[in-house]
Amino acid sequence: MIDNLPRPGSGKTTFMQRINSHLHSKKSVPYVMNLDPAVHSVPFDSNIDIRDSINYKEVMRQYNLGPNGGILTSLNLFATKVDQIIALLEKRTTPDPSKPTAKPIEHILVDTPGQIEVFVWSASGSILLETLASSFPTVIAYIIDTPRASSTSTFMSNMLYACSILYKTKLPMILVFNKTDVKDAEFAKEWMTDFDKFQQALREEEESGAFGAEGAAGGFGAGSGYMGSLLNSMSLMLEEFYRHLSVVGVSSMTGDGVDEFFEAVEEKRQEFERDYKPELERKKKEREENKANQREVELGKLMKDMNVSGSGRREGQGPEVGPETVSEAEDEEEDEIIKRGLADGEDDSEEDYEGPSAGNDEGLSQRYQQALGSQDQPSDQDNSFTRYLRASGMNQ
Ligand SMILES: Nc1nc2c(ncn2[C@@H]2O[C@H](COP(=O)(O)OP(=O)(O)OP(=O)(O)O)[C@@H](O)[C@H]2O)c(=O)[nH]1
Repeated sequence: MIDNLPRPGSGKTTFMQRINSHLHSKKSVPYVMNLDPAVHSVPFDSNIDIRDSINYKEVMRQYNLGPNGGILTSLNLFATKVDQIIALLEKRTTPDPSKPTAKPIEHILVDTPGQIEVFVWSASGSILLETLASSFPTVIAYIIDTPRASSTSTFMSNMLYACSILYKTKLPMILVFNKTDVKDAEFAKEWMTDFDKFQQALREEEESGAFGAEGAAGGFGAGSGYMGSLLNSMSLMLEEFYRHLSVVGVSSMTGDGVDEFFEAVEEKRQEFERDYKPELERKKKEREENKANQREVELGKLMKDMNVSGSGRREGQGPEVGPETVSEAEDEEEDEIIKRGLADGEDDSEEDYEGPSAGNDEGLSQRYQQALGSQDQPSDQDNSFTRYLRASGMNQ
């Protein structure tokens, strides 16, 4: 399983499209999951798409949330279905004796929300990642916009970000330096392996006053001396972190480096089996033993998350705030045609939805309870899950 974690504009969609078509050309058709509820359109098909069962705009409207709160709540609702999703994935990745010619899936590609902070630091993100990783070897691909990481400070901010994700997810990670057709990634590999080279680049930028910017534009804190010594000590601190990473240069545009990326995936898969799996299996066992308690714990985490993310909530307002962070929020017209709410087991029409009242924690809590509780129901009563089945062709 490859989880695609990028910074906005780094080329995540193009990269996904590239590795997807690469696997198709190798006759190893991947299983694709989209976890970004706010993405407008993607240029490839997903087998499971969060947007099939959860209407992000409707979530924002019903619970008076801003864009980030809407993404978080959509992910929370989706996370309540994680056991069913795992069952589905396990079925697709295991040989089926009744269909000896059908090839089981070898790769699962997971596309995460563009706002990676929301995914990585949320309870639902952790639940989804942990559960997926306790069932399949999982590798994180962190996509970096190479031309935009070519100054020492933008490079370092990318490294710190990746470092925080590595320590939060505790999963093997590949740094994908994308757009190598525009800027070669050799400089980054050198900076990660040779401290003197990074020092030299720092000195050169210091002399030209170019901190914080690509080229020589001069960024915030340029020439203060403080930045230089800060970056210096950070690069020393990060040496240990660099040792845990695989680094590849890729051009999603031309396909250059994609073979190396899959070699790194294989390397990390082996690392996963060796170093990560025992701990994850222990967690999985614990999870199964405590299944009853687990739901309460997860509900608690999801609710806590909503309180923490209170800044994303607004009183008595519609969903039209902050479109600069979620491109889909700009599309006002679509509001008019939203008919399918987020209710599981309910009719698609908004009027028929008898969910909790908008914008209160109690309502949301009830909604999560319902969603979590519905895992006890036979799956044919769960319309949202039926949509996954439909989308993935598994119910035929
Ligand atoms: N030259 C070059 N351009 C690329 C490459 N990969 C992506 N791009 C361009 O970078 C821009 C952003 O690419 P996307 O794939 O939309 O990036 P994203 O990370 O999904 O962007 P958001 O949707 O804003 O999060 C587009 O104009 C792409 O054509 C590459 O390898 N080389």
